[in-house]
Order: sequence, then C-alpha cells, then structure tokens
Amino acid sequence: MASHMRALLHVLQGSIERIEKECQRSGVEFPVLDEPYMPDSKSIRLTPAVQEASIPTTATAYQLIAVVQRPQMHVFNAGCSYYLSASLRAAIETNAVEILREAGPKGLHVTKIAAQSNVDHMKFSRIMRFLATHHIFKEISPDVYANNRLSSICDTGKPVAELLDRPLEKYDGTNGIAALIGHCTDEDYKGAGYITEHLTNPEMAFEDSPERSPMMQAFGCDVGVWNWLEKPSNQLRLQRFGVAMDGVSRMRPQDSILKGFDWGYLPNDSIVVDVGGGIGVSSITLVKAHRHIRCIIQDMPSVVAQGKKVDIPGANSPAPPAPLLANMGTANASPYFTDLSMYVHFTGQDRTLAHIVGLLNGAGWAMERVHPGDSIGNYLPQIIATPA
Ligand SMILES: C[S@@+](CC[C@H](N)C(=O)[O-])C[C@H]1O[C@@H](n2cnc3c(N)ncnc32)[C@H](O)[C@@H]1O
Repeated sequence: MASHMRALLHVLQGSIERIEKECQRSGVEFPVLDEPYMPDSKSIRLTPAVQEASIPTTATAYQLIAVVQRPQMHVFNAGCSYYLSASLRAAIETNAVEILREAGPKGLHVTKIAAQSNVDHMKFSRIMRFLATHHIFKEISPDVYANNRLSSICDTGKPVAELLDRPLEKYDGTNGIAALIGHCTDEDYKGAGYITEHLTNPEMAFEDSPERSPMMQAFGCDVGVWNWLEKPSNQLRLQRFGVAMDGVSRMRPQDSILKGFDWGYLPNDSIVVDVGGGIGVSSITLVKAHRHIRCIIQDMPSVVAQGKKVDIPGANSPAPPAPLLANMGTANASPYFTDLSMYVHFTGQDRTLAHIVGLLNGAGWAMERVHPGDSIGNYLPQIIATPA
C-alpha cells in the first residue's frame, strides 16, 4: 500500500513540477483559491503545458484521497454529495455570489446576505458553511463570507438590484456557468434521485421511452423533457437551459468544434444545418472562425426565439502513468456525468466510440479518424467517416 501511495505521489510531484516550471518560464503566479476568478486570456491555466499537467495532478489528488481516507468515510461522503448540489443551487438562486461580489473582499455577515435574499439567516448560515467547507466561498470570520475563486465562477456579473427586479432574466446574456450549475442542481439533480425507481420498476426497466425518464418521474409528468420545458411555469428553466448550453461549451476547449472536420475546405456560402442547435453556441463559434460558411440553426420555436436575442456575429489518448486509472478517474468525470444525465433526462445515453462505430457500420459507413476535443479524449470528438 505504501509503495502504491508513493507511486501516486511520484506522479503528483512530477505534474506539479511541470506546472511550476511553466509558471517560472512565464513569470506568472498560479492563481490562488482565495481570490475571485478573473477571466484573463493570458491566464497561466490556458497554456498547453499547464492544461496538460493539471489533469494528472487532479487525477492523482483524487486517487490519493480514495486510497488514504477511511473507506466508510469516503463512501459516506460520496453518498451525501447531494447536499453539495442542494447547497450550491440555494446559493446561486439566492444571488449570494452577486451579493458577495458587491460586498467586496471584506465579505458580509450571513445575516446581511440572507436579508438581501429574503431568507432565514439561521438556515442560510449552514448552507454557506457547508459550501465553504468544500472550498466554495471562504469564511473570513465566523459567519462572514466572501467570494473565492470557485464561488465567483458562478457570478452572472449582474447588479443584485437588477437580479431582484428581473429574476426571470437572471441568466440571459451571461457566460452560462451559473445557468449550467443551476440546471444541474435543479431538474437534473431531482431526476437523478429517481434513477433507482426507474431502473427497477418492471414497467419501465427495459424500455427507453423519453416520456417516462427518471426526470419525468421526478416531476410527475409524461410529456418528455422538451415539451415539459415549454410549460409556462418552466419559463426560467427553459431560458436557463439555453444559456446553460453556452456554459457547457466553456467546459471544453473553445475551438473543439473547429477541430477534425476541415471546415475551410467547404466552398463559399456552404450551408451547415445545426440540428437541435439550441441558441447557436456551436454555430456561432463556427461562423466566427469560417466566415465563408452559413449556418442554419434548427430547434424548437421558443429556443430559436431565445437564440435570436443572442449576439450571432485520434481515438486513443496516451495512457496515463500508473497507478492512475486509464480514464483519469475523477479528473475526467464529466463524460460519465453527461451519460447519466442523458439517462435521467431521456432514458437515453451518451454514445461510446464503440457505439458510434457500430452505428456507422450499420448505416454503411466506415470510421476513418477521430479528433478528440482535448488531450484526454473528452468533449464531443469530431469523427471523420466515409461510405464503406
Ligand atoms: C442538449 S441541447 C443542444 C444544444 C446545442 N446543440 C448546443 O450544443 O449548444 C438539445 C437541443 O435540442 C432541441 N430539440 C429537442 N427536440 C427538438 C425537436 N423536436 N426539434 C428541434 N429541436 C429540438 C432542444 O430545444 C435543445 O436546444
């Protein structure tokens, strides 16, 4: 066991040294957790060397925790992680992040945050402490909180007065991170609570009807997620979902849609139809980079209307060092999250590469090349296939 831990430490040390070397080379400090997030195109995190080294660093740190922590404690924490989702949603929906941005670095007592949000400070204090315990917000002195790097990533950037005045527009025109977390910790989280009921109910266990997905069970509805989102009572959720797709695009390297397929090769005025294109997140990136292409975004009428308000201007990754998991474990959890989320929303799934190969072969196509969106093969790979 000790040698196992030492092997992990060795990987951790190596990857931290690579980060330090890059910081020294560029004369930039690695951002600290205590300071709010500052978007900066020259950020050290965006350099390829740091992006690459941060993946094994994260994977090793999580794996070390899994090795060192008492198993009962580790699994208990995993089983109770729903409190993190619930608390994060509460903080976002009460505008705590924006209230603390306006309060500045000295922070604000929880009674004053709660007063601005019109919630009970005794209840709210526990939510904030739970989040701060997980490094989201910092507790400067007892019950006095300030934003830190992790909480401020959920900042819509809007004045609190505006959020209180126009709550339905909270996420409109934002970078989508708060919207994405809001969506995940609300309808996705509630749907996830019904996975076992869906999995074991003999009536639904072996079907794949999107109308009876775990999420539809959670909301006592049978019309499917898209029609459910169109209900007037879901106006905030529908608007939030569109913006959340922009948040998803910020989780992956911005240019991943541009990789793989040679868009430049298309003749002038070629038309690309973006089916289920949402508010145009991918199409906008594409036409900005390739002015000779025109995109038609096809989606539900209400989503298209929302989109009009927005400014439209290789399959095998290298194996990580032992003893890290082949898929980088928790450092690479997002594709597995998305897959379960597809189950919860639609009784669906995210396709693996093997599924896509089978689908293409079945339709008479042969896979030629995969272009992963990032260095660990994550995020919407671009796939080149030709008629077999
Ligand atoms: C997961 S979102 C993807 C959005 C977009 N491709 C992106 O990456 O930002 C799926 C989209 O499919 C749309 N959609 C669902 N059912 C549809 C239908 N029957 N016709 C057109 N669009 C539909 C939804 O409104 C939603 O915007």
